[in-house]
Amino acid sequence: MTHQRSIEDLRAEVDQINRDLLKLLSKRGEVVAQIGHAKTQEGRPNHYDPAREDKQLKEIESLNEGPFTSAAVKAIFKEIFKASLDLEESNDKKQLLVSRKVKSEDTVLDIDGVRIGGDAPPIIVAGPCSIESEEQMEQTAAYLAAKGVKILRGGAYKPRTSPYGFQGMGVDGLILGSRVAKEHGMLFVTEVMDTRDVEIVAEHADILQVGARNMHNFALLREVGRARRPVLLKRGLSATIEEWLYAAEYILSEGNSEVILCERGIRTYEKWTRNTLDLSAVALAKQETHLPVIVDVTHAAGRRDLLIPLAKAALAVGADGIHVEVHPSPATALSDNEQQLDFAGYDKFSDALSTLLRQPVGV
Ligand SMILES: C=C(O[C@@H]1C=C(C(=O)O)C=C[C@H]1O)C(=O)O
Repeated sequence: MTHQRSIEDLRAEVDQINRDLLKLLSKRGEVVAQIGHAKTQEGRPNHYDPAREDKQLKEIESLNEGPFTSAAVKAIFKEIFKASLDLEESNDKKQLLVSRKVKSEDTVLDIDGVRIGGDAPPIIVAGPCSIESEEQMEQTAAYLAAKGVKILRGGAYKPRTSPYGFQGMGVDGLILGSRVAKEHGMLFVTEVMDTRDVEIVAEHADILQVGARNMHNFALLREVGRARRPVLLKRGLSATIEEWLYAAEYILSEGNSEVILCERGIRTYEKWTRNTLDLSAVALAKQETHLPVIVDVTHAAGRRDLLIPLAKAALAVGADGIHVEVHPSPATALSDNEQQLDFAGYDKFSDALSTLLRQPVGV
């Protein structure tokens, strides 16, 4: 006669199996975390590997002898893969140098007394799209300095869509921009596009800009990471927030922790604006990283009539500053003449933002 086991007895066995399963699951989790770490070290930001998951499911199916159906067993294992992937990715994120999990307090840059990020009042980075002439830079710097702007921008190397467009003044532009900024007590930020130019740009600029089109240029990111200059890193045209933060990670991983993130709008199907300003990216970057985040309203909108509301919105979601293009005569500018502000336009812009900027506007 077969001995009928009691429910209590059977449940005790189930409890023990649960404990064993949990131990095995935990052990599996630890191994998976190691795989995740190895992937990160190999520079594979994408941890998901459907082919590998599929291979395991096939093997599990072939080994399955019941009583569960293969569909049921596979569903359970798919859940395990999903949890494993989450674990891999969250462990990996935890180790990112840009992450608040590694450094909880805000990074505050202090560049020759100009503070950016954390509790510092929002900063304005302003100036023409391209450096074109001595007169243009002189007028712009004098005007902006009088308005209390501390950071002068201007491109000497221009990433133009057409190879026949104005390509910038190069080294002459660097020398001009840095001299004029210094004369007016401002910092000078300019874009560097080529690893070969990082040294010369760092010699003249106080802040190196990596532009949207170069956000995925990993060699350039590493090179500016080795330069002893703060870096303003724009988000790529079609970059996800994760890709943008990994780009910043490249710079930090080379030992340069002075990075300012700059959201500048992303490409969407919308045609009434040049790009679509992604405000959730600003809020998320502030939440997930300790780096200062600023917003380039000029490129985000691509049209002057939206600059004030977009700048207000950016500051409302926690941006540490605004980047805006200002030119003495936008109509005759050699690049971006649709979207730069003239001085009268900037007067209105800064007046509209004065309370949000928490600093005196103009003199
Ligand atoms: C652990 C890995 O990463 C992920 C998780 C898997 C798993 O839990 O088995 C399988 C493939 C990947 O989606 C791996 O690639 O082996």
